[in-house]
Amino acid sequence: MEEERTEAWWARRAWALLSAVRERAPLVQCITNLVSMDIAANALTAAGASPAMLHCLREIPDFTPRCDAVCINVGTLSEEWLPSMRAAASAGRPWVLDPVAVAASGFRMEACLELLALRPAVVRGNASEILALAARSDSSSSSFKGVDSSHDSGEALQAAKALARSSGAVIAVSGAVDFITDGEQVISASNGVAMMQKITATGCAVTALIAAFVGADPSDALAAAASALAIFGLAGEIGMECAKGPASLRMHLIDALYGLDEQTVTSAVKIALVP
Ligand SMILES: Nc1ncnc2c1ncn2[C@@H]1O[C@H](COP(=O)(O)OP(=O)(O)O)[C@@H](O)[C@H]1O
Ligand SMILES: Cc1ncsc1CCOP(=O)(O)O
Ligand SMILES: [Mg+2]
Repeated sequence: MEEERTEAWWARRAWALLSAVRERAPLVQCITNLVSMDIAANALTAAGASPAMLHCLREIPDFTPRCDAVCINVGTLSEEWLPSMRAAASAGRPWVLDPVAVAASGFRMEACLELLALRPAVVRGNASEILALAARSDSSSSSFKGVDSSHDSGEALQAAKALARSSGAVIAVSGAVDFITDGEQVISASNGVAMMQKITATGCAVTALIAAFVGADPSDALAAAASALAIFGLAGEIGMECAKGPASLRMHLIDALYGLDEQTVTSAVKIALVP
C-alpha cells in the first residue's frame, strides 16, 4: 500500500533531498542574468551544490554534458546569449527555466517559447510570468510591470496546470504560497516571508536551487521543485528573525540555508498536496 503523503511525509522528503544536495554537491551550470549571479551562486553554495556561471557558447559542448543540472534564466537576455541558452538546454542534462519578465518584449517571449519546446524539467516564475507564458501573451499586456509580479500565485494556478500539460514541464508559481504542478497534482509550499520580495533576484536564486535539487535527484522534478521552494522559504523565515531589512535578510537567509538541520526542516517545512 502506498504511504499517505502528509505534510510530515513531505517535510521528510524535503530533508532527504537537501541531504542529497549536500552529499552529492551537484554541479549546476547557470546561464543567468547579471543581477542574480552573486545571490544565485551563494545560495547554491550555501545549500551544498556547486555553481558554475558559464555562458560562453564555445564552452558548452565540453562543459554542459558534465553538469548535473542547468539553470537558464532570461532576465538579462541578449542576442549573444540566446544561442548559449539553446545549446545548454539541448545538451541532454536536466534543466530548469526562469522566464523573468517574459512579457517584456516579443523577442523575450519568443525566446522563452523556443526554450520551453526544448523540454525543461521545471519552469519557475512568478504569477505574472506564468500567466503571460501560458497565454503566450504579447508585450501590450496591460498588467505587465517588469520583473515583479502583479498577481497572486493562486491566480495563475489554472494557467500553470494548462502550461504543465502542454509543455510536459513541472510548473512552479512562486508567491506568498508557491504552487507546483505537473498538470495533474498540485502541491503547495507555504514557507517564506514577504520581505523576500524586497531582495532583488530571490526568485532567480530559488530557480537555481530547484536546479540543484533536480540535479541531486532527477527522478521526481515535482518533489525537487516543491522541496527547494519550501527550504528556501524556510531559510527566509529563519533569516527574518535576525534581519533588519532586505540587505541583512539576504545575508541571514544565506546563513540559514547553510545551517538548516534535520529537526528544523522536518518540523517547519510546509508542503501539502492541494486537493
Ligand atoms: N508574500 C510572500 N510571502 C512569503 N514568501 C514570498 C512572498 N512573495 C515571494 N515569496 C518567496 O520569495 C521567493 C521569490 O519569489 P517571487 O518574488 O514570487 O519571485 P520573483 O522574484 O521571480 O518575482 C520565493 O521563494 C517565494 O516563495
Ligand atoms: C531587476 C532585474 N532586471 C533584470 S533581471 C532582474 C532580476 C530579477 O530577479 P527576480 O526575478 O528574482 O526578482
Ligand atoms: Mg523572477
